[in-house]
Amino acid sequence: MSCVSTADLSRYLLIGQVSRRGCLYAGSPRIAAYTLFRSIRQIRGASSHAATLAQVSARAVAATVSPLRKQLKDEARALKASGKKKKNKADNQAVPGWELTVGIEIHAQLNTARKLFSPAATSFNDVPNSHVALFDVAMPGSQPLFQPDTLIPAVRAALALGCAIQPVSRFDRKHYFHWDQPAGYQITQYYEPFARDGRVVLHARDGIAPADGDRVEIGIRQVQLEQDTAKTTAQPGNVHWLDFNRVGLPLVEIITRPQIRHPATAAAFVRKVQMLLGSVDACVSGMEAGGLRADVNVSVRRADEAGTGRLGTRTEIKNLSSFKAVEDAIIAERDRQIAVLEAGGVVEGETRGWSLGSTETRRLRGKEGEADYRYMPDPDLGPVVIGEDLVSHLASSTGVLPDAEVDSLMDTYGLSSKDALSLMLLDDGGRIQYFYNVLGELERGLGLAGASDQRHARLAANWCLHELGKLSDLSSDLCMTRDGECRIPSADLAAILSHLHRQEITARVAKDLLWGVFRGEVSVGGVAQAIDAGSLWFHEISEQDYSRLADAVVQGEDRVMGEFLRFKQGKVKAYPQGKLMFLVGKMMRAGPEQQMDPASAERVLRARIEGVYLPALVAS
Ligand SMILES: Nc1ncnc2c1ncn2[C@@H]1O[C@H](COP(=O)(O)OP(=O)(O)OP(=O)(O)O)[C@@H](O)[C@H]1O
Ligand SMILES: [Mg+2]
Ligand SMILES: [Mg+2]
Repeated sequence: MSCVSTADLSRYLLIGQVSRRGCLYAGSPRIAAYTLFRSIRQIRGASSHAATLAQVSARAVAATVSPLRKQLKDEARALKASGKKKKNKADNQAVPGWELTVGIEIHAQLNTARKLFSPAATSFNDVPNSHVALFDVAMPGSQPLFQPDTLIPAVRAALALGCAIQPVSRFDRKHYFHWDQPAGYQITQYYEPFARDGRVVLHARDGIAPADGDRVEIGIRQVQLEQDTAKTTAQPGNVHWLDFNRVGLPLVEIITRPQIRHPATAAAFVRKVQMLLGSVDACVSGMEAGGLRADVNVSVRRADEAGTGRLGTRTEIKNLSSFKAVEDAIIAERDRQIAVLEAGGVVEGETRGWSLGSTETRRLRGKEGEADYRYMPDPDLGPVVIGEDLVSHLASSTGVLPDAEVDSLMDTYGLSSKDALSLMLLDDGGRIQYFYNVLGELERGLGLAGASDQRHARLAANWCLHELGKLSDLSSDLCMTRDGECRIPSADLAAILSHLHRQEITARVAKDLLWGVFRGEVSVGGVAQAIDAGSLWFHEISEQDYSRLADAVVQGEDRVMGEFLRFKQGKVKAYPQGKLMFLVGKMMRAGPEQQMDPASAERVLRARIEGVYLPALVAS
């Protein structure tokens, strides 16, 4: 790459435009001039003009963020419209005659108050370019100031990944030139990272490919501290907006050994790392909120080369921002490489990109090697010394790790592993905390603490997961905090569930109340008043009324009754439960639903079939 003249560099820093092609970026896109101006003005004290621009851009940035769930829906719609059928991923984990190798690099934003080398505050979704120190934009004369607090979440993360913490580690400069990196190099820990030789154990319940068996262990080669880059938001007309709030945020880069053999296992690994980091409070947010990004390195070799110890040439797909993207991109890249090799070609070491919903990875550039990055120790930074006392203190004060928590949710409350894992993954750990809050309130209200029957806990889990999920397509609409509070106060959901558990209201009424709280129609703490005001208390109809309804709905259902008769006569093995529920549904529609319990309707109907209708059929 050609060197940058001082004139060009100053134009870049002060106007954000480059006159010479191939200097800062091969395509010479325009960088919105005000972005850099604004960051510089903000450093000196914000002007009102800058603030207005920042607000406009903040709104625009928010508008461009498309939540994963919406993207998935759009993708499904597009696929449906195209008439194509998607290959089942479960059947697409391996290609006969070929072996896949994947190594993953995960970049996770650490949960700290300050940037890695400046005292500027870390900020997320704040006004763009409002937390930028001179060092962050590489102002000449500014120097890095290591913020030792960063070590706390970093060491916690490395311990959760089973790593050995290194007593001495050092910072290196990794050079590459891009607008999102004002210094022209990133400070990282290439030669001497602060943590090495970890491992993550994945179980079948974590969603690994069946071919990996019940459990698979993935080695972590190293974990290093490094700076984040500025955030780029693409605008129409090849304009890019830059937010330097993100530049210099502390990241850990977690680098695995090339030991992953299946796409589903790769996605499960990233999911597990997100959970592990969340469980020790090391990470700001998960993939959906942009706090965690993954690069996957993919290579293939023929099955008969597996014993040689030589791996195929790797390509790297950068910046994947969902578990689904990890799995889909690996499948697509594996298939591309196999097609190249089967056609007699060679796989080139490349950096490639992936967009959600696509079926192919696309080439971005040739893969940079060690020589391209011109690594060198950073002369402005001394070594990082981590004492054994800090490590042992953090190791002993670490919370419950995810595997132990899933076991406890399954053993203590009887939750399925799927529900336990979903609760733990949602809202960056906020949903499971919400579940604990609701459960605590519910047990207090019902006087059930320590009860052996955990029906109420399963009820709470079901509602925290499924009923809350129905309120909105967007999990973000719930405004869940990591402390486990949201638009539905935990005490209000507990109040609704308490009445439901005691059968004082029906499930239908409970669901209506939940919507009422979500929309603000039921005031905070006002669940009981809302039930009073709507006369929604459950006054169940009598057994005779249920019987009368049962008698009415079986009229004209001779074919259905014939099925019960065939079961009774032993002509079919399975009880016709579906038919029974069909009749229960008819009863619920025919009667006053607010005063009926489907379980009572089912019980009475079943008894009448056994005791009255079938004997009458046999006799006739
Ligand atoms: N042949 C291969 N096939 C698949 N993965 C590989 C192969 N060789 C190495 N890897 C994986 O590639 C990753 C290399 O990451 P590392 O950070 O060391 O280098 P890099 O990708 O060149 O650096 P960066 O992307 O940070 O600039 C590791 O996860 C490693 O396991
Ligand atoms: Mg790397
Ligand atoms: Mg890499």
